[in-house]
Amino acid sequence: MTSTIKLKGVRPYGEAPTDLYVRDGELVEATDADETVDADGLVALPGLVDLHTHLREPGGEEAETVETGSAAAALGGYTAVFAMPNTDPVADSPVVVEHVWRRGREVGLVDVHPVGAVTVGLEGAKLAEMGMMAASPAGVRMFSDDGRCVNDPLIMRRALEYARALDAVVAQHAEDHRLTVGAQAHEGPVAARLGLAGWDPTAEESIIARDVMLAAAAGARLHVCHLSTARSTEILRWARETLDVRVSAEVTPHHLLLTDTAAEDYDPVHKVNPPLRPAADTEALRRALADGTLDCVATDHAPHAVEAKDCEWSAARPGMLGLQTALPVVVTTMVATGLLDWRGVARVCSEAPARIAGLTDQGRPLVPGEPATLTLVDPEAAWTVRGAALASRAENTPYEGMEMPASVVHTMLRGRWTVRDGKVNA
Ligand SMILES: NC(=O)N[C@@H](CC(=O)O)C(=O)O
Ligand SMILES: [Zn+2]
Ligand SMILES: [Zn+2]
Repeated sequence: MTSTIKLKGVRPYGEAPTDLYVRDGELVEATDADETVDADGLVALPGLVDLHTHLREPGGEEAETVETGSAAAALGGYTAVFAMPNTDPVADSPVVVEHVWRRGREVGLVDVHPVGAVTVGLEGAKLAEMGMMAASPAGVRMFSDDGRCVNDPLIMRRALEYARALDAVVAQHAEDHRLTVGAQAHEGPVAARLGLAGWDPTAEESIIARDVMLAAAAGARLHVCHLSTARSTEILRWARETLDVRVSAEVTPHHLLLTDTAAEDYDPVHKVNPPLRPAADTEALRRALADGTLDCVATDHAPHAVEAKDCEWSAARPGMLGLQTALPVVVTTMVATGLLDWRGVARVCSEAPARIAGLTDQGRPLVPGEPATLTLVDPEAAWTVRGAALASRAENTPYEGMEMPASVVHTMLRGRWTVRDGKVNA
């Protein structure tokens, strides 16, 4: 027996209230419903898509697993995530990507798409079996050495050429490692005052400038991970205008909200790669996201076990949790500031990432005939972040004790509730 669910009083994209009907995994025209969910005032968005998640499986299960990370994703309003390959073993072969993909299907809370490594072991020397990973059941279409940069320009050129043949995208962690040896925090007055070794922003900007030229020459698609400076956005604009290159870029919630002064407490929870930047960059990133220079928001959700964070700054691992706080941070930085409306949020958190990754069943319009893959958000329900209460196994949130302005209430994946009333529906 198929049943019909009526979502009563929802506001699609924050617009006028209406009712949505769900049957057989799809949105359907108005009809008799077997169940009515009172969704008065909730904003309906297509399920969010995260192009940049670290699920830590295999090998880092003390920090996160596909299961705990999927729960965090669903609670954050996500219906698809891309799992970065810097695991142990590295996801540089069909065996590992298939494992991650299968675990995602078994857990069933969110579509887990493994990202394949560009080079064997993320060592930057020899291309990984990109074609085999693309041909595996995991159907890998995004490749990245994230955590490391594909620093060698010839390797990057070859990777782009292969990716083009596979209709895949190379997601670059833009950091010239020669410029960041021992670097701890954005190079500037704050790091100087705190005595933290400076991190030259040119390390990011020079790689982006190089890569757009390589991608243009190869006719390949490039995606820039966690872009973090004003000048990087200017390089993107220049590249699109003059090179006619197919390049996309993401910004993280933490680079939209937090600045380099967060390091003043010497709490390594604020240590991240790329580092938090001065307020002028943060503001430029917000404007670039609003005007479309930056395509999308990606969390760079980076769980770390206590030992990796509860130590002195220089010994701590970089990275912070993001899946359950991303949407509220976007509301704080982009909606409350008038830079984006909810249509814009749907664009940068769902539609654009789905398009970049080539997903055809995510980021779809909320109309009959489309998949019932969506999230319902209470724009008025504030909550306070507690790392210990998040679904992730790790607790390294930089937002501890901070009040967030909006709450994800329900999430649905192809007609099935993955989150009901703020709780995971296993
Ligand atoms: N962003 C981070 O600071 N850390 C990421 C790696 C990465 O995204 O480069 C991680 O895997 O922990
Ligand atoms: Zn990275
Ligand atoms: Zn990352």
